[in-house]
Amino acid sequence: MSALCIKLQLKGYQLFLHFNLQSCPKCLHLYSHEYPDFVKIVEVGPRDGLQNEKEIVPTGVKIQLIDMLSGTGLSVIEATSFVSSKWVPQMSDHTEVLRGIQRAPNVRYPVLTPNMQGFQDAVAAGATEVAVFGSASETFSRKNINCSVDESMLRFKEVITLAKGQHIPVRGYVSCALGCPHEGHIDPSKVAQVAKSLYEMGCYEISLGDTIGVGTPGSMCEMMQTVMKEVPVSALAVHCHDTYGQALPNILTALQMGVRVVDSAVAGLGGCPYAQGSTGNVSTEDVLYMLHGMGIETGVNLAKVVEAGDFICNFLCRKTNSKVAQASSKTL
Ligand SMILES: CC(C)(COP(=O)([O-])OP(=O)([O-])OC[C@H]1O[C@@H](n2cnc3c(N)ncnc32)[C@H](O)[C@@H]1OP(=O)([O-])[O-])[C@@H](O)C(=O)NCCC(=O)NCCSC(=O)C[C@@](C)(O)CC(=O)[O-]
Repeated sequence: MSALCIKLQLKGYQLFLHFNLQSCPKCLHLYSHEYPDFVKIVEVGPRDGLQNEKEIVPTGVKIQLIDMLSGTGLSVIEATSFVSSKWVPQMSDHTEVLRGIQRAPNVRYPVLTPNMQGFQDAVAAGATEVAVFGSASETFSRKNINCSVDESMLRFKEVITLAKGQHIPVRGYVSCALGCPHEGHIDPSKVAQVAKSLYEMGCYEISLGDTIGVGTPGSMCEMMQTVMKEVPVSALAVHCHDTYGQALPNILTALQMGVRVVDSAVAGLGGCPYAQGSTGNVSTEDVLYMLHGMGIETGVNLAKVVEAGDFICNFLCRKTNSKVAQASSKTL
């Protein structure tokens, strides 16, 4: 980080102009930054967190988890996905989950919809917001949704057009934004191209997914710089998995570049069933601890998220992945 100070001298008066400049750790480009006052958290635990669980989690447990999260101050909780139950059996109770939760007034509950069938089923189950999920990697697209990137864009266009007609907001994901389990390095221009297509089709927000958690602040910065040339940063979110322990520094880098929306999962649950080796999402607890410690508001009560994390970890008989939850259980 560097600061630039310009001294102007005018008729005996001195004027100092200070600029905070952040340099990209990889390419050393300079850009100005100011941390935001508020960051929106998109809680993806009930969907991204649970979709990879081998043992089927009972519908009642999923509903209880979402209801607990609804009482934490979170404004967006991704509830489930309307995908094929042959592909992701864990999400086959999508309709029961969506119908069973107690919807809190200020909380939105988006669901994943890969195609028209998913969209129609979701709307019939009461979804009022959906998300389409594309990829910057051709191979990942085929393995995850059984079609090429171009084919997926045609499917999403249909979904988005129908959704617009029904005033249903659509979020878009770009997976493999910082690397692919099959292709390795992904060119940032490919990420930008997919993000731009989704944005132009009408997605109100594009979440850039480090699906396998291989990114670093350097690659995050490089990718963000390329994507920000095509999509306004106000419409971008980051979705970081923590496989290499880089999620928090990557999120911080994105915040410094102007991102104001962060996806995370309670207790750091998660992983994509079609991205072998990917571990959990960054935990909501750790993101909240970092943001609140920086004086950034989220509107979310950390202690209540820890409780929700305890609940689901007790059910799964598993230790939480959240460092903050682990530390707070020792200090209580
Ligand atoms: C997209 C499909 C459905 C294509 O699957 P397909 O087999 O190519 O579909 P199809 O159109 O050929 O149809 C075959 C059968 O699937 C049915 N079908 C067709 N569509 C649906 C649907 N929506 N819901 C339920 N059933 C469906 C359809 O009715 C038919 O049934 P049959 O006649 O054989 O009985 C499949 O590949 C699929 O479900 N994939 C989902 C994979 C998934 O959920 N992955 C995890 C989410 S992505 C992720 O985690 C990454 C993210 C978002 O978190 C960000 C990041 O970290 O990067």
